Amino acid sequence: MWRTARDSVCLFCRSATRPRTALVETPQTQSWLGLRAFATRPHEPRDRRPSRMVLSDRVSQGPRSRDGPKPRREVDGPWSATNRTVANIDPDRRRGGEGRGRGGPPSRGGPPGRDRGGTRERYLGETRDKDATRFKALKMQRSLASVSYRERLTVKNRISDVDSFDQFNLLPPIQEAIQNEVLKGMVDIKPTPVQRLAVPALMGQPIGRQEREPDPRQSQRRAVEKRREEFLLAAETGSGKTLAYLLPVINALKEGEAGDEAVAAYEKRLAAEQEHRGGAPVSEWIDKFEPHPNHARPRAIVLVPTAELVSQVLTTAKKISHVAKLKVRGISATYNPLKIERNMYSHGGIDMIVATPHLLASMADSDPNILSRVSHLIVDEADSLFDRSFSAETSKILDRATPSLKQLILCSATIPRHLDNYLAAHFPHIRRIATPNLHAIPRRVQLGVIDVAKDPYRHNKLLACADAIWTIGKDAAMHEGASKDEVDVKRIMVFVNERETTQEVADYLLSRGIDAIAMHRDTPENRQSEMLASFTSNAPLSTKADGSDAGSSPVPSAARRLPNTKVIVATDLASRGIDTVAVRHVVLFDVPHTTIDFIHRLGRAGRMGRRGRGVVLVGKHDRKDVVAEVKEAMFMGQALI
Ligand SMILES: Nc1ncnc2c1ncn2[C@@H]1O[C@H](COP(=O)(O)OP(=O)(O)OP(=O)(O)O)[C@@H](O)[C@H]1O
Repeated sequence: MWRTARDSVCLFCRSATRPRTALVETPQTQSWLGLRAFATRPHEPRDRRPSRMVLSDRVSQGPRSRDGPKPRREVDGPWSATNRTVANIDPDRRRGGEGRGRGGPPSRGGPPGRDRGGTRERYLGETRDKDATRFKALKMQRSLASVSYRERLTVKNRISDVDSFDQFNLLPPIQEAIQNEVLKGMVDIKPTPVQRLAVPALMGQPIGRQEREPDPRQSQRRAVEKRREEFLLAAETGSGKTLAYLLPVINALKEGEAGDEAVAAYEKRLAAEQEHRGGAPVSEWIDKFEPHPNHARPRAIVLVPTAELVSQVLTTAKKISHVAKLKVRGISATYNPLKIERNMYSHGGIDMIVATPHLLASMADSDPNILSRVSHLIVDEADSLFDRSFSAETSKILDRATPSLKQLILCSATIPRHLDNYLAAHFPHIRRIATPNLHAIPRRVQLGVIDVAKDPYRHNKLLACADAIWTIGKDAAMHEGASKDEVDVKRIMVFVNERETTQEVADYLLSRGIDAIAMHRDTPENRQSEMLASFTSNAPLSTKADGSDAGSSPVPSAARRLPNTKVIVATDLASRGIDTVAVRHVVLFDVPHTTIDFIHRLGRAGRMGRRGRGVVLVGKHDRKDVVAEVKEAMFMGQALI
């Protein structure tokens, strides 16, 4: 009778769309009651954020048990006051006592001397502010409190009691690759928190909560349901998640190689053929009659959302596989078709593929065997890859790989509620490995705010952005070993919300003497990869302080030049996961739409324990309160939920 269908008309705004819980006028209500229905709640604002953009605060917990008690339904309606078991008292009034409620009598119980000349109002304002902060802080704490004390203790112990990669039971070539290739030149190499948790877990060693003795009936059911192991790795940006999954997966591939019967039989036949041919090349024979069992059938797949990430993850994977003697190849839209075919169908087989979902899914459509031997599937940046734009392809790959799959690993720095719910529905037994600082921007990253509505910018955001970059650039520094007339090159990332704005901002910055490039699909590839390479390399970069070594600079010759900065202007997706270790400064040209975007954008600076600084430009129509909350949460080191 109290219909809440979408096509109804709201009594408050008379619009077709309606607030979720407001009661609405329907023919039935009119005929039955003979009067018009009225809403029981104030109208909710229409621009509510979609829940898919909201970070989950229960990442480390599994879904609620199906057998557990059902949550009480909220009673709401004209008869909601009846049959209550709890008094419906406004908590504000109950707590504050007299004078706390709005419009209440003047306080007699307040602190002495505070009830005259507006001081009391200020005092009340302050306490309310403090309450609000405490409320938010409490809300944030809830995600920690709901992880049991026992679990937190074990997680904490696990994080602190492993202080070397040698303590993981990785094969010797993989240990060697860590020291001599991946983290080469670093002193005092230690696994990061997520690596301490994830590497042993993915290798089948116990971590975290010691499971209670399982109910035999339940474990029987689980054994049937659970055909593979599923993991969620959730840890802050720049915390080393790539190595956390690559090390155990490559280790498993190498271990599996020895016991692979198909490969062993193939090697035997190959040796016989070689002997038969008396040392003549056998490649033709291989191609025609006896392709390797791994020929175009990788055993592990890493899915990432962008071509830039394909090449980044591939570089790290190759460093390990080169020592471990495994074949890892990449597939992305930036490769020409010939290269893709060569990579996929190289004789001798492939062990691991790093790819974007669209390309791999379309290849699997034409050759379903491609995914027939996959034992490990990693979905990096899982919140993007299970989002609308990628989920069809990602799910298709997952479905095709399922028969042979042993481990599914999802990995992300942010777990929005939509992903959390999706996991609870589709992967109820997934093991959640979440680090304690998840969803928090590290305190070593600071955030400055520029109000562009004020003087001297007067709503000129472009000018404010250029000014911010000039200020950063002017603070010239020199690294050790640089000559006296040289300065360090500062690498700055500017983030905008819309792809179309990237070029506009980059062009303006160029006109103001700043070496900037927009990262979008029309940017010349060589210039883009050259710029990106300088952002992802840790090596110090210097230039002549007077700009005399500008060479073929894109900055117009008439412009006053800022010689020691390089700027990339990008949207969030273009930079997801990119390991911009050299970046210390991020400018948020637009206020990000969600806290998820805040985390990823500011996460390009201050990676792996480095310090960083963000500057956000706030205009007249931007949510200053959101920016203030993010800034405060960053200062407090709290999660942005
Ligand atoms: N144990 C370690 N010690 C020092 N540096 C490390 C360690 N593990 C990884 N790194 C380095 O840390 C940097 C960031 O790692 P990575 O790109 O894997 O982060 P991430 O967690 O995937 O970040 P994002 O969420 O932004 O994708 C890389 O340059 C990597 O080489």
